[in-house]
Formats: sequence, C-alpha cells, structure tokens
Amino acid sequence: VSAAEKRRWTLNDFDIGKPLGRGKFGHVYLAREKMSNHIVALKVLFKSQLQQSQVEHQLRREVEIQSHLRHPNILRLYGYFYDQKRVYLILEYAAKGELYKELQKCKYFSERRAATYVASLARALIYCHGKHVIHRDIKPENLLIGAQGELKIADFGWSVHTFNRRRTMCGTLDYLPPEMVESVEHDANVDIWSLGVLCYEFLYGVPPFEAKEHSDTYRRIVQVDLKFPSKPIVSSAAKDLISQMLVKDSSQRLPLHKLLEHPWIIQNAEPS
Ligand SMILES: Nc1ncnc2c1ncn2[C@@H]1O[C@H](COP(=O)(O)OP(=O)(O)OP(=O)(O)O)[C@@H](O)[C@H]1O
Ligand SMILES: O=C(O)c1cc(-c2cccc(F)c2)nc2ccccc12
Ligand SMILES: [Mg+2]
Repeated sequence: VSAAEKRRWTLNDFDIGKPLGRGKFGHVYLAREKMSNHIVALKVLFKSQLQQSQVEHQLRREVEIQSHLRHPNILRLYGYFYDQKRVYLILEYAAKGELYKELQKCKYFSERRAATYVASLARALIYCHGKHVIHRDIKPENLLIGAQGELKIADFGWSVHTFNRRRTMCGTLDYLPPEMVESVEHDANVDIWSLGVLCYEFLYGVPPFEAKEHSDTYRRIVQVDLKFPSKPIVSSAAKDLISQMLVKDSSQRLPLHKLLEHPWIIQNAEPS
C-alpha cells in the first residue's frame, strides 16, 4: 500500500473548494491537498445519517474494495478519514462531471461514442470480475467523466448497501437483470445485463424496459420484452450486441471478453 494510503488524513490537509454535488448522505466538494496541491473530490458523509440507514459497515466494506481497485475507468479512492460527526472519502476528481447529464443534453449518443463507452466499461468490469468484485449498479448516474472524456465507474454501490437502498426503497429498477428482480442468487453476469441496458440507453436515450409503473418494468424485464424503436436509426450490429447481452439465462449472456471482439465494438470503439 502506498505512503499516501497509510498516512492519517485530517480536514486540515485540504483547502475546500466549490460543492460538486449532493449525495444521499452528504455533499461532495472540490478540494486541494495542501502538500501536493493535488486536486481531489472530498465526499462528506454524516455519521448520523449513515447510522440511521444502517449502512456504516457496508460503507467500510465498499471503501475497502474501492481503495484496492486500480483501473483507468474506475474512480480512485485515495483514502478516508473521519471526525466526530462525519466520514470523509478522498476521491479522484472527475472533471467533466456526470454522464447522465451529458446523455440528457445529447438525448442519445453516436454509435462511436456509445461503443467507446461500452468498451471501456467492459474492460473495467473484466478487471473487477477478475478480482471477484461484482458491480451490480451500472447505470448512467453512477458514471462520471474524467478530464480527457474517459468514463469512470464512480459508485461505492459494489455491495448490498446499494441493493437495499437503491432497489427496495427508491430509484430505478430499469437496470435490474431478471435474476435480481426475481431475487434469486446472481453472479458476475448481472453486470453484462446492466451493460446491455446501458448500451441500449446510450443509443436510444431511454432504457429498454422503461414503463410507467414498477410492476410493468418488472414484467418487461423478466419477459425480456426487448423492442428496438425505428428512430433513432441504429445499426443492426449494435442491436445484435444488445440482443446477446439481454438474455434471461445469465450463463447465455455474451461474455465481456467476447463483447470486446464483437464487430460493432471493433468498428466503432476508439482504440483504448
Ligand atoms: N469524484 C467526483 N468528481 C466529480 N464530481 C463528483 C465526484 N463524486 C461525486 N460527484 C458529484 O457529487 C454528486 C453526488 O455524489 P454521489 O453520487 O457519489 O453521492 P451519493 O449519491 O450519495 O452516492 P451514491 O451514488 O453511492 O448513492 C454526484 O452526482 C456528482 O455530481
Ligand atoms: O466513528 C467511527 O469509528 C465511524 C467510522 C466509519 C468509517 C470508518 C472507515 C471507513 C469508512 F468508510 C467509515 N464510519 C462510521 C459511520 C457511522 C458512525 C461512525 C463511524
Ligand atoms: Mg449518487
């Protein structure tokens, strides 16, 4: 573990800048570490709210996982510290903000942009699965954009905490694969399903199983009620890839390394 990870950080080590956003348990601020002048994102979480939501041990576990992951498309966690009332996470700063805002602005992405994002996410997930980490929360609001436009998986929801908070209490079901909707045991192939949902949303601007009511979304997911709109026009290669990822039987989904060899990815993704 590097020297930076071992040292005991305190709030005095940082100059705090503008707020970057509000999360469930507190704010995220731009900050500069005084000794190195290194720019970071400081995520401030209130202990009282963490306790109320019974997520503190899960946060510890997620911090443990996140701090050991090193990949260009996974947001770095450099360290953490806490005081009387708050827990502080020292995160890599993603200068171009949230992917979902970008998607809302553009409505949908070009095939080249979508394929480039999908390929980088597939490489990040191959890396995670190699370390027996399943993400389970791949969706636009958990993706940030780095200074060079590269995608960063930015969520600590690597474990149960997001499942409890995100799926049963609030938030979208759109990304849940059938085995999670039917809450049977699940494996790394859940991330292949979610990446397929994401690829669809990149190209069409809406997730494939969207419906007014949760019950309708549930039904569309478990029936894999996959339809491709006539507009915007999307290549058959892209539809072929999505159709090989959104497969009910998780063992039949296109493996991530095969995804990287798919013609649509080869023809459209920027070389990494
Ligand atoms: N590393 C970062 N770089 C730039 N902006 C960030 C960063 N982390 C968070 N933000 C901004 O702050 C907002 C809230 O952060 P975040 O989503 O992590 O909080 P949260 O929603 O409580 O956490 P979670 O997504 O795990 O539920 C984000 O939507 C984003 O706009
Ligand atoms: O007072 C504490 O010892 C404390 C520590 C941590 C913590 C410790 C390491 C990593 C991490 F992410 C969180 N989280 C908390 C959440 C609620 C209340 C207290 C705490
Ligand atoms: Mg968030």
